[in-house]
Amino acid sequence: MQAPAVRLEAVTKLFDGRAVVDEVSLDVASREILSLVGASGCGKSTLLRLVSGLERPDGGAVSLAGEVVAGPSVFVEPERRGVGFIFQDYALFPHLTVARNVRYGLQGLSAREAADVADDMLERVGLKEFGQRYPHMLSGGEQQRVALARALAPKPRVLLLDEPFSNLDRRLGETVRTRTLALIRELGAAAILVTHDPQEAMASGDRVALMRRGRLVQIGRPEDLYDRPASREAADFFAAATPVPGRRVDGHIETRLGRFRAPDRVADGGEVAVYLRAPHVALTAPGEGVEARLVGMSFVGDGYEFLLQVDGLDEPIRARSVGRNDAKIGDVLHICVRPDDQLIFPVGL
Ligand SMILES: Nc1ncnc2c1ncn2[C@@H]1O[C@H](COP(=O)(O)OP(=O)(O)OP(=O)(O)O)[C@@H](O)[C@H]1O
Repeated sequence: MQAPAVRLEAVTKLFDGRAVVDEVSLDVASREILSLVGASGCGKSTLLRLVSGLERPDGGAVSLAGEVVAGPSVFVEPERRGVGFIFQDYALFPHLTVARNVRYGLQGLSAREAADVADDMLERVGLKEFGQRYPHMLSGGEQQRVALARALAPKPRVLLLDEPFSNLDRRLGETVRTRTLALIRELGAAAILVTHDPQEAMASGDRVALMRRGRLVQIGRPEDLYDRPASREAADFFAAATPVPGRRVDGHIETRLGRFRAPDRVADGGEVAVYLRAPHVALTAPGEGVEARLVGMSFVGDGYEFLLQVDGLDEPIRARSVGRNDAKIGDVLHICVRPDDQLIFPVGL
């Protein structure tokens, strides 16, 4: 069986005695794109730097394609790891032309070969005509594509991307992201994409790894993390959710918003939080469901997102409607919640 492109085994990194990366173990398969996601400061960039060799681990081991590159008695320098890196600020050399930036990592090739590879990469990222320009003569999106061409030109086994789209506006970022991922797949590299944005993580990765305070808390397909988050924090991270208190009574969960199917791991009498997400909440006709006062309303193009306060609950519930709606803040609407598929977590765990 082929060795994983990247393997981390109990990798730990300390700064000032604090574990910023705390015994993280994971594999990235060959040609796999893994999104690494988590709140600011949870250790994502440090983990990427450990893979690239910009940081040395204090414990554990890093292997690339089956070769240990960092471990108790091994340390392979970054430039010998066959790893490409794209930073948030692109880190292009301002005094070099675009073509020379892309040729930077191709020192082993003849001038002719390097020029051919650079031309090919610039064509692939749609910047064929830009070789003689300098980075300051390019837009942010174009600079990002030069950084991509530069990182991919040496044909790295693994590409590491640290928030590469966050300096671009949303629409451009999405376009550049789609192209970038397509090119990575075309060239057959494995990739780790760091982002703090759950939507980007889920849209980009074959799998998603969620970090929290230096630890890996969950890894799986985007659908797994979204549908079956392992914790309340994970549930809330991937889609804003409102906790609704409940209790298991006679085999089901009773809440202010109705009954839900009880998870096996909760005993009768056990307290739970039902994590409600907007798509699970529907507006209903007066007389049905539960009364809820409209306390917030934002237009989202194809419809609205509502914030609805239900008597007896601490936090307002989110709901969505499609189409136009003339409801006003203060109106009393009616909601019901799908009885199945709810995210239910025991309280106190
Ligand atoms: N060289 C360093 N010396 C001391 N502390 C550091 C160093 N580099 C990072 N840290 C700390 O380690 C923690 C994790 O930082 P890291 O940059 O890996 O987080 P991150 O998840 O990438 O955050 P962000 O999304 O904000 O970039 C932070 O608390 C940071 O302050």
